[in-house]
Amino acid sequence: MAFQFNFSIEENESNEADTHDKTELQLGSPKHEQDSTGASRQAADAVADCGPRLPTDKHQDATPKKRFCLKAAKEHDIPEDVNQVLENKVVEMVSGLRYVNVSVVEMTLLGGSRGEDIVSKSVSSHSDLIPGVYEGGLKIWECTFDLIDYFSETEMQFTDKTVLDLGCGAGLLGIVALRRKAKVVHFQDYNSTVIDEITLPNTVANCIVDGNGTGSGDDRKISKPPSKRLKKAKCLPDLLTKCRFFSGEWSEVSQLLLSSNKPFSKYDLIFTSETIYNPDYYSALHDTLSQLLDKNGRVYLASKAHYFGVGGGVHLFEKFIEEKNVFRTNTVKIIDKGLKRFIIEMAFKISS
Ligand SMILES: C[S@@+](CC[C@H](N)C(=O)[O-])C[C@H]1O[C@@H](n2cnc3c(N)ncnc32)[C@H](O)[C@@H]1O
Repeated sequence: MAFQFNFSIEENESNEADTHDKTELQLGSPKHEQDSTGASRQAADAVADCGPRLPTDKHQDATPKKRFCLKAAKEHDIPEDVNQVLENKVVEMVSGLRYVNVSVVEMTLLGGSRGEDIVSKSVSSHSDLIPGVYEGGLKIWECTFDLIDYFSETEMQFTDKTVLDLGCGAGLLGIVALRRKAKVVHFQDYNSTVIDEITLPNTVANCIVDGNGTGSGDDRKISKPPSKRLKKAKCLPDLLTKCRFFSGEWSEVSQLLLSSNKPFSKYDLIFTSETIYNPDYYSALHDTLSQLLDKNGRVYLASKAHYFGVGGGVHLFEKFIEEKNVFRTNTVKIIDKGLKRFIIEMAFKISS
């Protein structure tokens, strides 16, 4: 049984759903398998909700024409009463981290069509990915767990690092960094609904002090969902004040960060999982990484070898990066189970 914050909480050992399969979805799975026409049709559908064509749209003169939203960037405030973001949420555990049950969130969102309406759009298009409309952030994707495993295997150091979880979805990568003493952690997702309904609640859930004083946000494994009813969830201010949350298209978010009045220092570490499925986004992704990464920083990118239907994948992305001649790439891990998965480290070719 799962539990709800601010509501009745009962002990149940089966909460420890430490299997990666639980909420995982793959673009290569049947649900995602579309032919390229299908993918283009989805992109074309997205136009109805979109503004201008991307200036760099290489399909400008091709048929069918593809246009994508430049979804405006927005910073999401953390509510003063953090209990608010966990209302009506069911919290479970995966890889020692708390996360909100996505099905419950989806049901809630379906109940009232507001905001981006991504759940009903996703349901009616039978897809977990609608280019330019919904980019898949509600679910936790497989490569997120590859990166979490990689952090442990390599004993990656986060202390005093500035970190960006780019295309964060559930935000688990940023949350691990936060709990391992990163100085600053920023989260970005394309969809504001994902930030409000999934990323922020997950972050709060992992900062929360339960009735036993555990789950205190240090590097110890977080406790299972607490056995006692939470009278009042308190968030550790020092942890949450390290976080900022952004939604919007990559180049827009990058611009917002760089032009904001708030102090901003480039990131030591950028994590990005399952974000290279669509070659149409490579240019924006590349430019965002090059604008936001510190000159001595590292990007850790996790991806499947290939994304059927959408066309992107590791080799195409590496070729793109090579042609741009800004970053060097190094494959640091290959997970050779079924469709191969990769972890790639990127750094500027010229650093200090
Ligand atoms: C397949 S989801 C992966 C989510 C998460 N990283 C994971 O592994 O579970 C891809 C993510 O990339 C982000 N994304 C994809 N294309 C984007 C774009 N053009 N601009 C901004 N974000 C984008 C979306 O926010 C989305 O959450």
